[in-house]
Amino acid sequence: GACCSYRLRDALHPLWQSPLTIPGGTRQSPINIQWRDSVYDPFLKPLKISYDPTTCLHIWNNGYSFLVEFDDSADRSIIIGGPLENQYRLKQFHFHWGAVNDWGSEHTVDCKFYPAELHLVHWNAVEYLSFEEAVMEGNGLAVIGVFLKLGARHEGLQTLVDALPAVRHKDTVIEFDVFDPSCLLPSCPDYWTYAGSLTTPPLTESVTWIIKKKPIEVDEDQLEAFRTLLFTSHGEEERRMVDNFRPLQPLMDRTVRSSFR
Ligand SMILES: NS(=O)(=O)c1c(F)c(F)c(S(=O)(=O)CCO)c(N[C@H]2CCc3ccccc32)c1F
Ligand SMILES: [Zn+2]
Repeated sequence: GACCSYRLRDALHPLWQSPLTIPGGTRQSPINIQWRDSVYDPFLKPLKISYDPTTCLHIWNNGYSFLVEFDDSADRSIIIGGPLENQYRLKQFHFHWGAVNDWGSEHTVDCKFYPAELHLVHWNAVEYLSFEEAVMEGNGLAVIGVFLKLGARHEGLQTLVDALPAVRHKDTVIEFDVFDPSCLLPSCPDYWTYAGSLTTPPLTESVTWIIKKKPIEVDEDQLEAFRTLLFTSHGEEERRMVDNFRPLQPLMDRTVRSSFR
């Protein structure tokens, strides 16, 4: 591939305890986005995002990442438009990050890693009855990816960071009842989009990825706070939760489209 070898891609990757690409997988994620190979699609609509902050439920550490989960029992926090044929409901958001600032994101742009990446996971509640059902369908999920870069302190993120000590160990959870994830989105509407997969088990090829072109800025202390989390439960030997990103997967027969020239 352009910037990465896939020699190891069929090896078992320690973190995800499963083959890096599911046998016969043709649309696995994450990928490198080669800017000059992306194709502007004038028919892509603007992405419309409307989140109800009171649908926020809790933050928990599930041993992969820390995630903020939402009440998805009605169409209260949804996205529509962009590359999507239907309306999708917000289920949760989580992050991926590195042990150091040189890497941590799942997707790369022209082979450049960002120190972290935010994923807002949505499911197609128009065609499917549950998230679990949608996870198995080609158009079941839509994940918005936002790169985090080192810079100014992010005030909206700080409310999340302040809660992290309470979910330091795997399987700890705290109530988090009002949060508007829109504050974590860059103001620039530009994005890339491609057909891909979950990057954690079950790795199903059910995700329409929408990757924002512009990163948001967070400061060093905020990234360091992510790195104080643990993969391990209370009483286990502590292992710091870092480098929780999947290796790059081959593009195969896919085109990345851009919403911008
Ligand atoms: N990078 S990603 O967007 O592919 C992605 C993750 F990276 C990730 F870590 C998780 S998870 O919930 O923390 C772990 C469960 O697989 C999910 N959660 C999804 C995947 C499967 C599943 C099942 C129930 C609820 C949420 C999820 C996820 F969609
Ligand atoms: Zn993710």
